[in-house]
Amino acid sequence: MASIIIQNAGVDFVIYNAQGRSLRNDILRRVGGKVGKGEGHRVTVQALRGIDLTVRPGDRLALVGHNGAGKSTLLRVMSGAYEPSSGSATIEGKVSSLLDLTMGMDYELTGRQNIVLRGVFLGMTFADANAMVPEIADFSELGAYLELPMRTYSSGMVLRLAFGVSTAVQPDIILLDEMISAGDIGFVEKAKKRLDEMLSRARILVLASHSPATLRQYCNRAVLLRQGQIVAEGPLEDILARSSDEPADQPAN
Ligand SMILES: Nc1ncnc2c1ncn2[C@@H]1O[C@H](COP(=O)(O)OP(=O)(O)OP(=O)(O)O)[C@@H](O)[C@H]1O
Repeated sequence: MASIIIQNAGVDFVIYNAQGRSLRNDILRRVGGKVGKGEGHRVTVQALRGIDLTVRPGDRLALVGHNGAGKSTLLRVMSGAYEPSSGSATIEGKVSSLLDLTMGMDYELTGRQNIVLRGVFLGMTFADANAMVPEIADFSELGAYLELPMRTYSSGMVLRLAFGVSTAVQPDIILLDEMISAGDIGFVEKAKKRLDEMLSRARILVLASHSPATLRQYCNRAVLLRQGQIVAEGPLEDILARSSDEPADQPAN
């Protein structure tokens, strides 16, 4: 059973070196989250506040909102990368977070070693992780580079390897933001097909994007975030219509 249940969750970031008045004022002007004074007059950014959200199998959920509204932070709560500062997040099912493809990869290791490393991080045995190598090597078209350290790769090669590794295992829940576009991978059709297959087999998809076209392609439901809060939730088209009327974020304090 795959599910995401978030109850009254908040995420605060404490900014330790923002004591100076001018920097504080600068932050106030720029962020979409809510800025306040923490303990000892530290500046805190409330990236998320009072989030209540349940995501069930079959949901293809879009996260919509202006820059700084809290979409990436919410995805990171769902991935387990961020623990809510208040409230709770309960995630059931195997999660694949395609938010930072190269996370955990080591540039001093070879492509082959990085594939195995990621597999072991995912909880596989060495034998199972080694078994993934041929398919990922074939997909990423690294050829002889597979045996060279990743620091010798071009940025496109790094991305192809990271994408190949990140999409090698089918998860129950996929978390995605628009950082990944098949165009960046360099072989558009092949990458898109691989990603689409993985997305269609997942029980839950959560996608943050500013592109209505992308959201329409993949999502059936949406939440609209504003300054760290969910301000609307419902069918995708309703939320897209609502979001187009959204005022640009005003700094709050
Ligand atoms: N590591 C961090 N430290 C301090 N503040 C942060 C951090 N990460 C995010 N924030 C703040 O939290 C708020 C929400 O940011 P978040 O990245 O979740 O927004 P977003 O909706 O994904 O924006 P975008 O569409 O620009 O990617 C913003 O005010 C941002 O400045």
